[in-house]
Amino acid sequence: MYIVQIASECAPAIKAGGLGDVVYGLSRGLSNQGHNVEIILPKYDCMRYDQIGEMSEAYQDLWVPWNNGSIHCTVLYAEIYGQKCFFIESHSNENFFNRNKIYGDWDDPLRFAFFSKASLEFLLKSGKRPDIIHCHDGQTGLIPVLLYEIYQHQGMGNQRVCYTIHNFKHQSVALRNVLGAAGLGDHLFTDDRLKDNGRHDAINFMKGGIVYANHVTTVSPHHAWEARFSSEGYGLGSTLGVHHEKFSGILNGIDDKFWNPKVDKYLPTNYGIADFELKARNKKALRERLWLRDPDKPTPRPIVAYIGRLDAQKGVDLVLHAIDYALFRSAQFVLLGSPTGNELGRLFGGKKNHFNNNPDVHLELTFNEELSHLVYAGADMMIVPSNYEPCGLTQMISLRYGTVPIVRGVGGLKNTVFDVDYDESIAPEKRNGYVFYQTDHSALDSALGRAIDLWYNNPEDFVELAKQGMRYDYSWKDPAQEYVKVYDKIRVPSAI
Ligand SMILES: Nc1ncnc2c1ncn2[C@@H]1O[C@H](COP(=O)(O)OP(=O)(O)O[C@H]2O[C@H](CO)[C@@H](O)[C@H](O)[C@H]2O)[C@@H](O)[C@H]1O
Repeated sequence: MYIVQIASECAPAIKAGGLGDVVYGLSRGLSNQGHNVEIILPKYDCMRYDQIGEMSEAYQDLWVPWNNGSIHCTVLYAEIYGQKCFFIESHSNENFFNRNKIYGDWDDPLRFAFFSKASLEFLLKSGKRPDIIHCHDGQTGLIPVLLYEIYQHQGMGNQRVCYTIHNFKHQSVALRNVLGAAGLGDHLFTDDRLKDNGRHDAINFMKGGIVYANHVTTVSPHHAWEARFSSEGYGLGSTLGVHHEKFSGILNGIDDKFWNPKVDKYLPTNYGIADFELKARNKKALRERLWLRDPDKPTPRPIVAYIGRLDAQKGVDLVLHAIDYALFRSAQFVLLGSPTGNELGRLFGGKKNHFNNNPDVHLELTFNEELSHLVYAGADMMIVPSNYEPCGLTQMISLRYGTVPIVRGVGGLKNTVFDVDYDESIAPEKRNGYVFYQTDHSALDSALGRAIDLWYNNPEDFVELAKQGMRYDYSWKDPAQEYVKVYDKIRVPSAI
C-alpha cells in the first residue's frame, strides 16, 4: 500500500513531544511490513539538521493557492533514519516555518492551514496518488476537508484519509477568515462541519478532521472512551458521538531501534534482561552527569525520574510533590522537562533554584533527546502522574529500559501499566509497575511509597519487577498492523 503521512513533527529531527515519535515509529513500522511510506513535513529553521540526511530539491516551483493569490514554495527531499521525507519550504513574507520554534505563535492555525494546503498541492502537482493519507492532530485537521472540498475534484478522487488525534486539548481553533485564505467556502461554517462547538465565531480544524476523515483514531482504546464520554474530549465528545462508527482507539508503539537499551548509542553501557546488572553503570553515569552524589556506599538510594513536557496535562502539582516525597523517603530525583508556558517556566525555574545545592535532586529544564536516554536507563523508577494521557510513551520507554513506572490510571497509562500488588485482571508475572487513581498527594505517595519500599526491602523482587516490564513488547509491530486494517477498510480497492 502507498501511504503518505502529513504531520508537523517527525522524531528525532523535529520533536516537541510524543507526536514526533509516533510519526517516525509508525512510518518505520509500516515500511517494515512492506508498505511504501512517505512523510510530508514543514521545513523549519529549527529542525535538528544533524538528524536528517542530505537534502535535494524534489519539486522546484510549487505555487500554493492562498488568500486569492499564491505562495511560492520549494519541496526538498531527505531521509530521516531511512524514512522518506518531503519538506515544504515556503518563501512567503510571513516566514511560516522560520520562527525558531515549532509551535507557540499567535498564527499557528494559519501556519499549519497553509502547510496542509501546500502538502495537498504538492501531491496533486507531483502526480503522487497515495492509497492513504494519514494526518495527525489539530495542525493537519484541514487535510481531509481540503481533499474532499477541493482536491478530489482536481484528480484526487481515490485518496482516503485516516486522521489520528494525539491530544484533544490542542484543536487548532481559528477565526473563520482562514476558510477563505485556504480556498474553502463559508458554507463550511456550520454546526455539523467546522464551526467550533464552544466559540461560535471560530472554526475548529480538529472538528473538521473528525467530520471529513474516512476514519479517526486516538492513541489508546481507553482514551477513545474518555474522549467520547468524559470532559477529555475538550468539547468534541458530541462530534465524536455523531461520527462514532468511524472512530477507534489504537495503542501507540515505541520505535524498537531508537528505544532499545541493548543498542542505544546514547548510553555509556548497553544492557538487556540477561545482563541487567549493567544498568547500574548508567545510574552512575547519570549521577556524574547531573552532579548528584553517589550515595550507594554505604547507603544505597533509588533514583526516581520524571521526563516530559511540563504542562497542566502532566499533573505538574504531583510532579513537584513527588520531588519532596522522594527526598523524604531518602531517594534521589531527576527531572527532565520542557515548560510549555511562562508561568510553569517560572514555577519550575524557582524550584530549580531552590534545589540548586541539593546533592540528591537535579532539575533540567530543557528539551534534550540525548539526555533523556540516559535518564530512562539510569533511573530506577519513572513517575507519570498525568491528569489525562491519551497514550503516553514515557511509561512504555521506561518499561523497555527496566525502569519501573508509577502512573496515574488514565488513558493509555491504564492500557499499559498493571499494578504489581493490586491488578487482579492479570497474572502476577505479567504485572509491571504501580498505578494510582486519585489526583491528591496521598494517592501518589502510596504508589511511589510502595515502589520505594520494595526497592529498599526486597531488592531482588524489585529487579524481577523491572525485568517483567522489559519483557513487554510495546513495539510498532502490532499497532502498525492495526493501522493497516483501518487503511484496508477505507481505501478504494485497486483497479487491478
Ligand atoms: N524535556 C524533554 N527532553 C527530552 N525528551 C523529552 C522531553 N519531554 C518529553 N520528551 C520526550 O517526548 C516524548 C513524550 O511522549 P508523551 O507520550 O509524553 O507525549 P506528549 O504528551 O508530548 O504527546 C501526546 O501524543 C503522544 C503520542 O501519541 C501521546 O502518547 C501522549 O499521550 C499525548 O499527550 C517521549 O519520547 C519523551 O521522552
